[in-house]
Amino acid sequence: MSEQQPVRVQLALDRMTIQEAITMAKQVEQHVDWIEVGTSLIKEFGIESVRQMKQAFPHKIIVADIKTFDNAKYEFELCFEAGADVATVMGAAPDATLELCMQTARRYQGQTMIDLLSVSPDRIQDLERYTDAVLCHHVSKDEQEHNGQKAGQSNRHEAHATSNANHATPQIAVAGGITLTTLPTILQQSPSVIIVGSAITQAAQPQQAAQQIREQINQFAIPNVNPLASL
Ligand SMILES: O=C([C@H](O)CO)[C@H](O)[C@H](O)COP(=O)(O)O
Repeated sequence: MSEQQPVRVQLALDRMTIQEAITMAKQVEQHVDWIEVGTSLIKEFGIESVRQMKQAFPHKIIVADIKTFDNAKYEFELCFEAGADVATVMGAAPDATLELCMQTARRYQGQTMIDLLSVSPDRIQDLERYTDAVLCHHVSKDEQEHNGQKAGQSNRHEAHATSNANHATPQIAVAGGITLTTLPTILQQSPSVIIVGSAITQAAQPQQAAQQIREQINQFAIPNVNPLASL
């Protein structure tokens, strides 16, 4: 891993109310860089969840995990108008959707995170042309609950991370059941963003859990002191 590369912690907030999400984020904000308004919040409470999160945390990067699959311009405009800094699209979506997400994000000086759920290795290589995007290797909630899978159990993004060392590549994010135990393996694979939900939000002491995750990451990389500067 390059020692220059900051590793950001993205707090994923799912399956709670907007107010619970804001309260949780306030507890742990000093240990996280990016705050994700989870898909479940957007589905349950709408784009208002993104708006309220940005109002509560104007200086944090807010990720709207909208998981767009179609209607890209409309959905991404909703996210960025509500204050999101990053919005997500599924990598399995048609190229037209990906293009429109990238264009819309750039127009708002925002960033696109491409979720690689159910995306083939060939398609991942194809998506690497979006060098200003973040590619998110994701073990889904259902794969976790139904198959017992967790991020970091395979090296499926390692080849990607190392094979393009000589030219610009997208940043890499990793998500899906990440815990303190699985973190060391994941960190060896050079991610830029570590996405953690349940290991913090379901912990008996979320603040302590977030601090431990941050401390373990700090052993591998220089901490990101100004997350806004990374956009
Ligand atoms: O995107 C997510 C998932 O699809 C919805 O729960 C989560 O943000 C992501 O999986 C991180 O959450 P944990 O798996 O609970 O760490």
